[in-house]
Amino acid sequence: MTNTFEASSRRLPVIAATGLTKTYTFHKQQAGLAGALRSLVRRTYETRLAVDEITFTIDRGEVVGLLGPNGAGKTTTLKLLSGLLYVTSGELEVLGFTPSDRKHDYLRRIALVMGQKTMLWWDVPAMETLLLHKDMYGLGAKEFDRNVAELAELLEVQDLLNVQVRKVSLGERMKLELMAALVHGPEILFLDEPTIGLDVVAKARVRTFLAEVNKLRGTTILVTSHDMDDIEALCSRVMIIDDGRLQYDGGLDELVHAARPRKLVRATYASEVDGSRLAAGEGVTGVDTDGLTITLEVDRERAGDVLGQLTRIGPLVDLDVADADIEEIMRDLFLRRGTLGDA
Ligand SMILES: Nc1ncnc2c1ncn2[C@@H]1O[C@H](COP(=O)(O)OP(=O)(O)OP(=O)(O)O)[C@@H](O)[C@H]1O
Repeated sequence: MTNTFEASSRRLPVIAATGLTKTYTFHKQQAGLAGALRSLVRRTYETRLAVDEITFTIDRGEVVGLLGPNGAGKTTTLKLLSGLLYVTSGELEVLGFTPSDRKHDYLRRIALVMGQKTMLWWDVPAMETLLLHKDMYGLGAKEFDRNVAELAELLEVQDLLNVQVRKVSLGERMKLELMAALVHGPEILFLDEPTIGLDVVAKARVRTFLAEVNKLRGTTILVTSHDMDDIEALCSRVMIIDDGRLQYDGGLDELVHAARPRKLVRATYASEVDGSRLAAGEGVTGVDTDGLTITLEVDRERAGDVLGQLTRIGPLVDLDVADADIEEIMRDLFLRRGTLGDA
């Protein structure tokens, strides 16, 4: 890619939200024919607070994961940022624009990809949508051809560009969606569940591609996903929202360390060992052994000492040391709703 990212342009906030709030007001339809008729005469409205005074900034070139349980307000936040929805209250500035003004100059610099929705025309090849985007965004022929060639190569979709979209697989379609979203060279990419429904190979391909786009173009990425592998692969920072409120904003590592300050250790031996020789002591829990393997959890500070002991008590063939599973941490955090701030 030619639009090489300059490291010096980092640490510039491109997104700034202060007290960002979105309340949906919707018409509540009553059930049944009688209810529908009553609704015609007397409409009742309900409101739902979907995003509740969230404040954050995102710097140019960051890749940030937006996490939270179903209905937490993630998609609403992305829609506010991309200007699909008006802000109810609070302030929001993206690249110096008010997103909901939907100015052409703004739309030219962002892209929104929703894993559940398609922006490609179903009955024609993806190239037709790309050509439409060329006109919509006023791309010159050279820039368009170069971007198409670069993206097609990175995504390995050269052979798919002229195939009717309805005839490609889900994974192939997602690659083409990403291509359509990026052909105009946006500076910010909003992604809502970009790997939903894809198989493991396609997921990995999409993740690698996004990491490459971020690295090569310096594209700022805000991504929601329920797949923690996406988040681990792409994001060093995560924002967790629950019930519309921002409950955590910080490093993924810090979150893991704070939530589960322990290492999970699994030692496998070539022949049977006596697990009772392990002087586990303070900071070590869950010691379990079947003779050939020993598993345990250990505080970070004691990890060195315990690993040393494990290597001495028998002929070691494998030693696996891991942080707690992020998936598990998220499940625990969401179950302990409202206490994320303590993590
Ligand atoms: N158009 C709408 N009208 C009324 N309420 C809405 C609308 N869209 C979303 N909501 C409500 O706003 C809240 C936040 O929804 P949102 O789609 O932003 O959540 P989410 O975190 O993206 O969830 P998921 O992980 O399930 O996609 C939910 O309670 C949802 O029911």
